[in-house]
Order: sequence, then structure tokens, then C-alpha cells
Amino acid sequence: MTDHRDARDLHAFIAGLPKAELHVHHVGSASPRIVSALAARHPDSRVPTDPEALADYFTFTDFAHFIDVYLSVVDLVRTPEDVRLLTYEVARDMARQQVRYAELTITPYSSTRRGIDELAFMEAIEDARKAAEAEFGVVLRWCFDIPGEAGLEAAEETVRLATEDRVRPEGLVSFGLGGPEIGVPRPQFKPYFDRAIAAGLRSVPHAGETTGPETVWDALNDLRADRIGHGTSSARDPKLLAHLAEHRIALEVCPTSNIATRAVRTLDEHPIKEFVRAGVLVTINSDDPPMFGTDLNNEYAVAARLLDLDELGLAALAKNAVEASFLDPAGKTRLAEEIDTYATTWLAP
Ligand SMILES: O=C(O)c1cccc(C(=O)CC[C@H]2O[C@@H](n3cnc4c(=O)[nH]cnc43)[C@H](O)[C@@H]2O)c1
Ligand SMILES: [Zn+2]
Repeated sequence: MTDHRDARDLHAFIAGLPKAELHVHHVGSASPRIVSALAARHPDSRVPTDPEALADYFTFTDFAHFIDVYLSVVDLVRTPEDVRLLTYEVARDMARQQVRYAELTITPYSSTRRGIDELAFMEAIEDARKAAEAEFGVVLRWCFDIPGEAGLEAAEETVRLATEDRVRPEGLVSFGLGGPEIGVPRPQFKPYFDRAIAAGLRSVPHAGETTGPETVWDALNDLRADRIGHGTSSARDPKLLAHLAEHRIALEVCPTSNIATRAVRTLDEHPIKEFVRAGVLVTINSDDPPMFGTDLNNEYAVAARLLDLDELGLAALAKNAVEASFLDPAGKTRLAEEIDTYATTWLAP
């Protein structure tokens, strides 16, 4: 990229680029508009609604502080109607960014433990999923994640909700593990991932976000990860990078998130370049966009700068997400073709 005009063109290209997102959290996607709507329903909440105060509230000192704030937003989602509103409005925000397909990470344990009926919860997300596809053209799929710090009781509840025929929602495709990593060893969750995988779900734990490459190895060996959430510290282990590249195990990279939670000091120190150099399948994601003052389009712009990408490079990055997604083969072909057609048309003289 050589001058400001090029940068502007690239932003416009990104804005219209059809995209898939693989690492984005349900509650973490609540925009100030959604937070205000929820807070109006529950005025006793400690979450501010004024956008300026909210931006301050969403400034984190470290990962633990981020989780504390995250859980205060979880507390705003108290009824099945709140769940439906959140899910439907998140899809609307995705559609505005030309997101065609998203695997949304949901933590059902946090909602059922706070008293939302499990069947009503599933009905709310499914109802929103169908409406989002029909009205916004966004295909949503679910990843249910264990909040690791909440322990094995949370793991048991999450795997039950993900595998019991009576409860399991139609849009569920994968099983994850989130929350803090420090003091929460991955191997203890092996039996729960084994059950989820046996029920046909794919494995997508967070690993190597705030701990070292050994956590990523644990996620691969014990949790049989199909993709890795973040995987940032993989850059410190060349053998691990080679393994990820050889087995086409994608990293769900979320650059701005890593800065906001202070997992990485600055964007220029982000290891995304090392991942690409090692041949790892890199996907670009927004994680908890409003909380980190970002959105998926901005993450693509960040990636373009860090990787020095032009339009074709950005289209290739968007296609990485399609390849690493859990879409069916026909859906993957369709979306990859849509990306190619968009790029070709944009670049035509
Ligand atoms: O809900 C509870 O009762 C509860 C009790 C103890 C601990 C927890 C959690 O740790 C919830 C964590 C929550 O954070 C989500 N999340 C969002 N972004 C990220 C991320 O970048 N890295 C890890 N976790 C993240 C995660 O999905 C959990 O829902 C909850
Ligand atoms: Zn995450």
C-alpha cells in the first residue's frame, strides 16, 4: 500500500468483501445499541449505557479484568426474550459488514445457571438464527463453550446441553473452551470433548491466548482440536507451527482482542506474520468486537497492514476462513466463489 488513496480503496474493498467469521462471542458481540436495549429492560445493571462511559468501561487492565466486565454484560441477558434480541441484533450487525456465515461462540452454562430455562434458551437462539438467515442473509452456526474457570460442573452441564437430543439445537456444530487459561489446564476437559466429538461436534478450544505453546499442544493432543482459538503463543514453538501447517489446523487470529486484553503488547509485535511465514492457515476474527472497539472489517484492515496485503491477498484471507469453517462442501464452494467474483469485479478495469 503506497498512499492514503490506496488505503481508502482497500477499506472500501474490505467493507464489501463477503466474509465468514469463525471466532466471535455471543455476549461479547453486544454493541452499545444492544447493551442500551438490554439495560433499559434491566435498569439495576452496573453496565453503563452512555456510549462514552461504555467505551471507558470497556478499557481493560488485563485478561482477568476483561472477564469480570464480560460477566457483567452476561448479567444483562436474563430472559429468553433477551437472548433472542441479542442474537438477532448481532446478526444484523454482521450483515452490515457483509458477513455471510458466522460460527458464534455461546456459553449456555452462564445463562442456564442464571435461571434461564434451557429449552427456552435453545428456542430463542434457534428462532433468531432462522430469522437472521431469512431476513439478513447471514447463516449462523453455534459453538457451545465451557467457561473453563467455572470447573468440571460447567463442563458437564455444557456437554449435556450440547449432546442431549431433547436439548441440543439444530445449528450447533462445535464445542469449545473459553475463559482464563492460567490455572485452568486443558487436559482435565478431555472426557467432555470426547463426548462432544462422539456426538459429531468439532473441537475448537481457546488455547495459547494467555499461556504458552504447551497449552496449544494440550488442545491438539487431549482435546483433538480442529482449530485453535487464538493460538498466539504458537509462534514461540517452530515444531508446533510446522505441525499446525502440515495438518491444516487453522488459527483463529483476533489481533485487536490480543492488544485489548494485553496478551500482546502492540499490533506491530503480533505474531501473525510468523504464522503466515510458517504456512499456517490463518483466519481473521473479531472475538468480542464492541468490547475491543473493533469489528471484523477493522480486523481485516489491521491484517492488511501487518501482512502488507492487497485486494487479492485479502480475498485469499477471507477464503481461508471459508476453508477452515464447518460449512458443508457446497456452502464452502458457493462462498469461495462469491469472494472470487467480488474480487475479480472490483479489480476489473
Ligand atoms: O458464567 C459463569 O458463572 C462463570 C463462572 C466462572 C467463570 C466464567 C468465565 O470465565 C466466563 C468467560 C467467558 O468469556 C468468554 N470469552 C469471550 N472472549 C474470550 C476470549 O478472548 N478468551 C476466552 N474467553 C472469552 C467465554 O466464551 C466465556 O463465556 C463464567
Ligand atoms: Zn474468544
